[in-house]
Amino acid sequence: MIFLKRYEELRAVKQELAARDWFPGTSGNLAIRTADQPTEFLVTASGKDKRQDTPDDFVHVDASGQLIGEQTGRPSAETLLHVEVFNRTTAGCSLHVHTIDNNVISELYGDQGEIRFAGQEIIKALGRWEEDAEIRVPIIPNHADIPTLAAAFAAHVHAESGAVLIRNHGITVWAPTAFEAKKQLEAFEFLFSYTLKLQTCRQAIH
Ligand SMILES: CSC[C@@H](O)[C@@H](O)C(=O)COP(=O)(O)O
Ligand SMILES: [Zn+2]
Repeated sequence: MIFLKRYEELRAVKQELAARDWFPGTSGNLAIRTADQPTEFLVTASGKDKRQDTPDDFVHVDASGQLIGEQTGRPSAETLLHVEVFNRTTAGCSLHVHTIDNNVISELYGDQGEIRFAGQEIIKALGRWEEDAEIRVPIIPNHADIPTLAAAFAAHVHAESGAVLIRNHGITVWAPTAFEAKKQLEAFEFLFSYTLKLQTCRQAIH
């Protein structure tokens, strides 16, 4: 059954991201599409320690992020961002994590409104195989009002894969499958970490 397959896929991604320590302070939320027309998806329950594996880790919601049927959990506070991904694209999975690296990058480049990467082998993990491929990640302000944040985020959600940095908050990455979304998230975090280390090393030399 597709629902159970997707449930297990999202659970496995959650465990892998937890092993990377990418859920500090209960931050982060994950979502996976379980049905089309109408859209339904599983999303992490709000406020939980995502490093723990429990029967209440996910809730099942509709295209507007409302609980389907009789469930007791509370959907992630940032469910509306995943709603934008699933309603605007054919993506199957959407992942949001707060890491030190993605927060520092978002602050360093926040005034520019974006960060660009080129000349890195790992860009191929983002599906770009040309030698001169350039990857652009938009950086949006961290609006406290979630509908406002979701609207700013939605302006950058067009393709079946993508990523948006929220300044001093975190990153949301989406892709057709859970495998692809995790791969792309790892590639972005690699690029962020590389950029910060390179800048630190250059400053130490000069
Ligand atoms: C504790 S981090 C702040 C949260 O508001 C949020 O940014 C987050 O990523 C987790 O919220 P959640 O409601 O658990 O999905
Ligand atoms: Zn968050």
